[in-house]
Amino acid sequence: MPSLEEELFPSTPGKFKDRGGAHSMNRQFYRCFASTSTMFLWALFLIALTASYLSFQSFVDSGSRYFSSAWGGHHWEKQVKSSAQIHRANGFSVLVTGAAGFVGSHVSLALKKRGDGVVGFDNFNNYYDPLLKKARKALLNSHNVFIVEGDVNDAKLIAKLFDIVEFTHVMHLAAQAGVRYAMENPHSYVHSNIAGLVTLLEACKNADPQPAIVWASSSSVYGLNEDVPFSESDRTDRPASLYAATKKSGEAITHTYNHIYGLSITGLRFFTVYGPWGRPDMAYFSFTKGILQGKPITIYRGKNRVDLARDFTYIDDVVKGCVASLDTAKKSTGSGGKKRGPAQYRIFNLGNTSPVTVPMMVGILERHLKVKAKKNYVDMPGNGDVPFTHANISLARRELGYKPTTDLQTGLKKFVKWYLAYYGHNHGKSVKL
Ligand SMILES: O=C(O)[C@H]1O[C@H](OP(=O)(O)OP(=O)(O)OC[C@H]2O[C@@H](n3ccc(=O)[nH]c3=O)[C@H](O)[C@@H]2O)[C@H](O)[C@@H](O)[C@@H]1O
Repeated sequence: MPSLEEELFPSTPGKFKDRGGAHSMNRQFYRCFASTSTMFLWALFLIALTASYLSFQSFVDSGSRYFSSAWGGHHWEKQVKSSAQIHRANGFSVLVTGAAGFVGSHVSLALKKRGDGVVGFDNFNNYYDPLLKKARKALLNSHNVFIVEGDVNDAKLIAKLFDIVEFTHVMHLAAQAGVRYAMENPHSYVHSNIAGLVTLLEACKNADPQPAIVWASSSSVYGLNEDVPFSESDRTDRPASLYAATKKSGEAITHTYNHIYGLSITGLRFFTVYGPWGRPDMAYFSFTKGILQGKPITIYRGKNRVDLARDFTYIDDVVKGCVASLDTAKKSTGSGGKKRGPAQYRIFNLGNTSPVTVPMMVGILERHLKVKAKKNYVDMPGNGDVPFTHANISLARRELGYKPTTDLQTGLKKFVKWYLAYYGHNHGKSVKL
């Protein structure tokens, strides 16, 4: 026999069963409230329920941190401040979001090594192996870069960081990456790349002084554009994936914050960045794992069996472009949410300018790994992919002194060396990516 409480408040709404129909329910209700003592007990029960609900709410409000990560407190603040400490003349104090990510970890390290203050920020989500993110974190920690664990949608946490540190720059690299995954989990793209971006920009706009912002857009914004190489002034209004659409939205959103609040903004369109400590979801990385495990890899082909091609760009080149963007960024002109004059707004391609087909990339991997791949060619599914990318980098060359120097052959050699050192020579068989 279920208790009264269970009858009236089934723990799982979907499991609620009407035993005996409406009439028997009415009878039970009548019996329940028939005596004053029962009513008194009920009143007590409801008061207790309301009180526990309210205290639960205040627990939630006192910091969404309890659901994501622990932050705050003297020790935590000390770690943030110490990480933000500048150790060179005219150095920067940079908040790097996505610091446990591929590009974020490399940029954080480069900045720290030259004496800038760096505070990392990352939510360590499980889009790909969080252990790899933890390993990057350990590497950064060993160089005295502290990573705050949190989500860019956590306005209170970000405001707190701006309270503690006067950031001169924000390097915003936190994002939901990956072109094809957008069909599986569209909302994660809106959450990170749009809502999270706005939350961060709100904090930057309110800061006094406002930081200059450099952030990661993507080559995917060129979408169905067929004019090659892709120039910054080309059309970007025909995205082929939701991922691309959120990055394009980011460009529009950052423009608005630049226009209204005087935030200095630089958007970087990255072209298929690869290298050591890379992202396991990307083709060169997952192919390496597949080849070593003797598993077939799937190579997409475009219309009329044309090979797909990418302007693969080596991580060290991209890091130089990121750092040069920070170095050349002008100050934001607003303060405390008010614009005081026009501010810098820039967009740059950071590519390699020499596209390589995917089968050629696989050939390079085979040579470095000394293993033949089992190749499965399939027609490119309609999943947001574009057939090729090719960057025109003259603008970045002129304004940033950006000059990529690593070709795919050399870059993949370095990647394979790292991969084998990191995952061991057991062909990655015991490694879950
Ligand atoms: O340039 C960019 O902006 C984007 O570069 C990459 O996107 P993508 O170029 O699609 O990189 P991969 O996922 O590594 O794919 C590279 C190529 O391999 C192909 N591929 C991928 C996966 C697979 O199983 N087989 C296969 O042939 C893809 O069609 C594509 O042509 C990143 O994943 C994005 O986050 C980034 O924004």
